[in-house]
Amino acid sequence: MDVRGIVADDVDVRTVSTSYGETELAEVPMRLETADAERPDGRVADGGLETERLADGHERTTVTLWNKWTESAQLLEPGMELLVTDAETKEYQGEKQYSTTGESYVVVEPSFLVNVTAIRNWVECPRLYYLNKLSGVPLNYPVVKGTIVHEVFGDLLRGRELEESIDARVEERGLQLGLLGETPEAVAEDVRENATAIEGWLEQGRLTEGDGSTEAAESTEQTFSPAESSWRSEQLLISETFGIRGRADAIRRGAPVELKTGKNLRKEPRFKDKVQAACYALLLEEHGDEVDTGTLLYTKNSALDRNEETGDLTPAKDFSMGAGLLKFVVRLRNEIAAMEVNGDVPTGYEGDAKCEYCFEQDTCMVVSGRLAQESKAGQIGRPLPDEELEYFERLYRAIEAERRAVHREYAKLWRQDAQERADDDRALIDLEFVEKRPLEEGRWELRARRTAGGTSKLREGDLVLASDGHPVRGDAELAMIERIDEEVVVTADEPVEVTRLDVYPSELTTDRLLVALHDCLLKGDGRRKDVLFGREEPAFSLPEETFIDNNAAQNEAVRKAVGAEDFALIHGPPGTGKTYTIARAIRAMVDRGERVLLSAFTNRAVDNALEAVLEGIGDSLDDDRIVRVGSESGVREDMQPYRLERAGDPEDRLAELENARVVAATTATCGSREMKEQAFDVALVDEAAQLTEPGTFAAANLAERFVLVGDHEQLPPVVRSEGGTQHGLENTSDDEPRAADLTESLFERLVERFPEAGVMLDCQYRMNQRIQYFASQEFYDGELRPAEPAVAGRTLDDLEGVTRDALPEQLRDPVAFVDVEGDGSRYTDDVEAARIAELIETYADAGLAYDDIGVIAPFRAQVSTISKHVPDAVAVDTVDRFQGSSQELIIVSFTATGQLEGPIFEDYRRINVALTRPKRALVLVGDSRALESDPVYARMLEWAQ
Ligand SMILES: Nc1ncnc2c1ncn2[C@@H]1O[C@H](COP(=O)(O)OP(=O)(O)OP(=O)(O)O)[C@@H](O)[C@H]1O
Repeated sequence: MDVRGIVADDVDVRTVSTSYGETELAEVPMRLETADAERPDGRVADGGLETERLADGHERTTVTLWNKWTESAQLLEPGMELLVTDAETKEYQGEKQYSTTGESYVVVEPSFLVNVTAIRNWVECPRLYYLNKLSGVPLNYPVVKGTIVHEVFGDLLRGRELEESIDARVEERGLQLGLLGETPEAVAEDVRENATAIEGWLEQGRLTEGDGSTEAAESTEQTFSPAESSWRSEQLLISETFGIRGRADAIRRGAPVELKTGKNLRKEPRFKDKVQAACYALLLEEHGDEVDTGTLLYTKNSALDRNEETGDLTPAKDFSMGAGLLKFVVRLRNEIAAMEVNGDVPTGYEGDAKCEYCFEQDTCMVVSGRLAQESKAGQIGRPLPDEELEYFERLYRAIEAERRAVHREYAKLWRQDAQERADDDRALIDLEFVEKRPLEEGRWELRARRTAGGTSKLREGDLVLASDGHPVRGDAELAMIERIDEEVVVTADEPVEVTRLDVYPSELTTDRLLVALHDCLLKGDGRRKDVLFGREEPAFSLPEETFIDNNAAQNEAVRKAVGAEDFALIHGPPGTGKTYTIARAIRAMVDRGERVLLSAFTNRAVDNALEAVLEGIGDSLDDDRIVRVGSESGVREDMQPYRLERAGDPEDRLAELENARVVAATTATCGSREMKEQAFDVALVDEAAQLTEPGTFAAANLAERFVLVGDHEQLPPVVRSEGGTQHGLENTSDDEPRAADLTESLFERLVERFPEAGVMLDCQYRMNQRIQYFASQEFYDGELRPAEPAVAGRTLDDLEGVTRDALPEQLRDPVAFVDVEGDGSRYTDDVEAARIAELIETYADAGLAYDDIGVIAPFRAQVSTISKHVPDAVAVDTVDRFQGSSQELIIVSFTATGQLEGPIFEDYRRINVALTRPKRALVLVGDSRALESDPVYARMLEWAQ
């Protein structure tokens, strides 16, 4: 049986004599998880809390770990989670106890998912693993070439022709190769050299592969078609038992095949390569396949000189995989999980690699020196100032907490059932598989029909896990959504019979935050850090020019943006012309000969700002000097002409990017390997109040100076580890302590620290005077005002065909409150939803079009309840989805009745966003008795009634 639970106390490891001689054992006091008491997901690493939370309904016992598993036992600390598979039970003094058997695996913190490549790095040197995490994968030729060889290998397995595959794959990497100064011919030649060995080996395999069936033999007669034989190309594998995940290069007859672009003249595969293959074997075993061999394919082996006689020239090396190796791999994995969960940093002493043979020795010493870390390689240089060290440490932990939140998302793939996933908007289930169609490049197009209605947050371009029923236990592939309406179309490497799509929990953002943090503190400019850490004041040399003549604050903002030597901050409340100001500032910068990076948190904001820039400077700059970097699905249709293609001739692609005077990309894309190679005079970042500090660095790191534009009185950065979406709440707070370090944006911190570096735009071009009043008083010290009389006086009457006279008296005012007693439930309210539906009909009768109406509700559950009552053309959503947009009429559903037990909009900033979306009319719907119990809502009522 499997035993799973929480370590309840210190672990005792000792040596005992048995009939086989001296052996080690460890006794682990544990609280077992009973079947119906699932461990809460929101656990933090620090243990103590956990044990208390689990005090109820859990059985206390002792689990004995024998022999080598005592190594993993040494890693255990109270509060950690432990899993022992195939344990045996015995009675001891009336207590049921457990111990490992010869079949057992011991898994420390099984919910922490360790990547196979991490295990491979770790076995080379634990410190190397850490360094890779900090600095990310660099853009260098060996890495890019290796990727292309792997892609070609996958293509060959899927039956694509060799030359066609090489040409296509080299072409796809045009931009990267351009940045590396490589020519397509030379790269193709290099890849060919590696791929020929693979092809030859596959050919050979074809002769012996036959599974006896004549059909199979016939189908492979013309071309080698492994897709129809016992091969499978790259596969994403996740193990819920071992807490490991990774992508195997290929699976042959159920066993892993790993490709290495190098040579190995020994008979045996390299140890670290074996470890990697063994990881995949474990993953495959969990899927029910018995795996006892692994194959390593060294692509350079056949390309060697004929006269090199000493070595073993065969590219493929098989090895048998014993239980000992598999257990060893799990112990390595346990070391990583324990270290990460404890927040420790490896020193290098954990392994026995020799520093003098290591290519990374210098980097290792510099990082150790600057971060004051103990390291086997030693240290060079002076440590960072204390405040920077403290900051690095704090943010590092916060980012790692985010990573664990991503892991919890993974765990939900198997902990929640299909319906729960669907209810959480994390999966589309019950699809009806329609067809699979092979694509030219050996991939597949898969179609499925939706049988249930409803909205989904899945979008075109999203990566998903497409499965035939279960994303982990079933046949599953990483797939890309091509189209999603009543029918879903995805593309994938393998022809999975799709009946379910799950959101793919990606660690990419987390990885990039860490790299941005590292780059800012360890590679960053000294002066910048002096200002960021308050040792120096930001400097300005303001131009005397007038940039905008009808709005003093906007003009001042452009002057600061242009004249900032370090940074400038533009605080833009709703509708105050942030985008307009950004466009003017960029124009002024370009006029001064500067190269500008335009960035924002979302693609939508990047496209909006770019559109304004194009309108503003289209005449003074050729179109080809403005480039939008992003994926095809991320970039808005009308901005596609400016989008930089990645594929193509390396020189052309490089020239396009390097000649661009304005480059626009999201901050996430700024962290990509290609963008990290770029340098700018200035980075202008919109939506900066929604970005975490490292998220902002991703853009700011690329430029000499930066300008942040945002509003810290609207939504703060969204952080996963802060909570989740349980109970239909938009954002519940949970006691994860470290999220706070990410929820304050750099924008907010700097505005508070250096108010003189900022300008607040104070004239708004959106709302009727009456509507803006409350937000101005509550959130902007009464300083926000309508830009023009025409704005102040706007009403629904201005719209064609609408007469306010047709409305009941109460709704004629631009701001109205409708009192509803509600049905008393917490997250949804049918009575309120029905009332909102009536209101919408009333406005429609007065001539207002449905698509001029928006409804905002605090909880997703209420959003779907309201959606059922109102016409499709009415936009109904949560505040988060409404940020950045506006509507003629906005109806806000407060969904709170009786007592206010918890936060309605959780954070007053959400109220600000909700109340500042309308241009001409705002209706608040809620229970006045409940709202009166909170001072802010009480003031709101007074204003609205
Ligand atoms: N100085 C100005 N003179 C004339 N019109 C302006 C000026 N500044 C902004 N506007 C107009 O006001 C409207 C709102 O401006 P913009 O879209 O730039 O606001 P924003 O602050 O980006 O909005 P949001 O709060 O939605 O992000 C636009 O129609 C814009 O053309």
